[in-house]
Amino acid sequence: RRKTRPPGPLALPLIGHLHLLGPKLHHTFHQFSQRYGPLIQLYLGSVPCVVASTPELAREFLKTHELDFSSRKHSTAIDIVTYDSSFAFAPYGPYWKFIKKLCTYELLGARNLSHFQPIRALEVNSFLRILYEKTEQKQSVNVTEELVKLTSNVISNMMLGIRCSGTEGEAEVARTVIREVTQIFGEFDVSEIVWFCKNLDLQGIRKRSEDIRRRYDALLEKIISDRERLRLRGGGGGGGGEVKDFLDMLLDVMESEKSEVEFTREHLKALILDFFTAGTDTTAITTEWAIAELISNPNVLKKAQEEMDKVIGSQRLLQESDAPNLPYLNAIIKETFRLHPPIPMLTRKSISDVVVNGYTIPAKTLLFVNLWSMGRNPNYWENPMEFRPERFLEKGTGSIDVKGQHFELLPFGTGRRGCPGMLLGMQELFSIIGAMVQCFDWKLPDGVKSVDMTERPGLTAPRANDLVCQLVPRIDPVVVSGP
Ligand code: HEM
Repeated sequence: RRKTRPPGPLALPLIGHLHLLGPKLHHTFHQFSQRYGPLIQLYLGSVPCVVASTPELAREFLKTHELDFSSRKHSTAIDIVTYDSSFAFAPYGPYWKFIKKLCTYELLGARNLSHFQPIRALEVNSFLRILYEKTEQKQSVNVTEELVKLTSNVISNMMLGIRCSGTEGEAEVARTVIREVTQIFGEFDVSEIVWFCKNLDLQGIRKRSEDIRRRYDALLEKIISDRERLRLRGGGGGGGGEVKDFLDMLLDVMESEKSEVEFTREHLKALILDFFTAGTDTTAITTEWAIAELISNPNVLKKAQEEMDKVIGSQRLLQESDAPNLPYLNAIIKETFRLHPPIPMLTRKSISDVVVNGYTIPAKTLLFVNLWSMGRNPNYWENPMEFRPERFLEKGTGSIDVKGQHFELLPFGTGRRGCPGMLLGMQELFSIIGAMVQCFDWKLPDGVKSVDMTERPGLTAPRANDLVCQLVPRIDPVVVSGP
């Protein structure tokens, strides 16, 4: 008989499979795929979904049918908070193409990122100094808190020329708003998926989104107006002399009469929000998981430190340019992505009917590619639950690639809609994790026996509880005194 739809559990009328879903969607989908196979179909209320959980299927959906799955799901929260002008949620069309080009060749391109290298180095230095101070005072360090501050400082400094002052600074307010944004984007809005609830705001999502947008808008309007006044007086931003920050570059685009597409003030605010939401948590979460794994696997930490001592020594701090000479550190980052992808599922939406593996997948179906499940599949990874970076140094194992060559490891997605911040993300991960490994030995506080590896539900997959550690310096803090 002709197969029409992929297999899946039995759906109930109106709510579909909502009653079967746990708080961590990627865990539930992983269990379903073990029972029903690597390609399953589900209904979230009345919304049809497919879940793919193997590299072959990822290739099929994201490469063979790339353009069919080049759209993203919208929600009331996304539309309200992002002024309905987001790049990350824009349909694949002229506006998306214009911003993609701007990201690739200017904002997040290699040349621009190298201009900002001193800013990133300064931020890593001040982060390390905080860790040293706490260690001298014999205090435990809340690594989670410090990492979130560090990664949002990097982004807010590169984009807006502002950083956390530690009190109620603009960057601090931005950080609080961004946290609320990522949380609300990750919530299931019943009003959207159960058709007869369509006009109700059952969970107060609309109201909360409007409140977030009001606060974000007030903050950004102030920053933009301050900058516009400065520009009128002939100045600019960037915190680094001649280097323009993102805000200046985007204001140039907004004011340009030659721009290929309309780029409004709302587009500008939405793009900054996109970068904040996509570029801070992801890096902080990955670093935190890497450190948690290193504490749980002291032999891996020791090997990474040996590599560091041999290649860099103890008289200077590791720099981003050392990356090609530290293969084991790079393998640790990949192994962390395999077991703990910060975005556990790639989410796309189809714009036309397609046939995959003989099944008909109709237009407007939501696609989830379960990266979290793929990294745990014993058919592709030997002893998948073991944290063993060596697997990436052995011949024939996967590498990270957004250009659609390898599909085993896709922490940044793939193809046209793959992450435009991959280069920046990798540079940050390398220098932050590297410096943490080089400068300190990592231990749990007295009395704590093992690292809690529980995940928190949401759009991203962070650790459920803050990582609190005791640190023992390995190199003289003078080395970290800053550029
Ligand atoms: C460890 C760091 C990061 C990880 C793991 C990560 C991961 C991802 C993933 C999985 C996607 C979806 C890709 C797809 O659907 O195929 C994505 C999209 C995106 N990321 Fe990242 N990201 C990181 C850092 C960044 C940074 C630093 C920025 C910018 C400052 C950024 C900006 C974006 C944007 C704008 C999109 C939407 C692209 C589009 O829809 O066309 N990301 N990222």
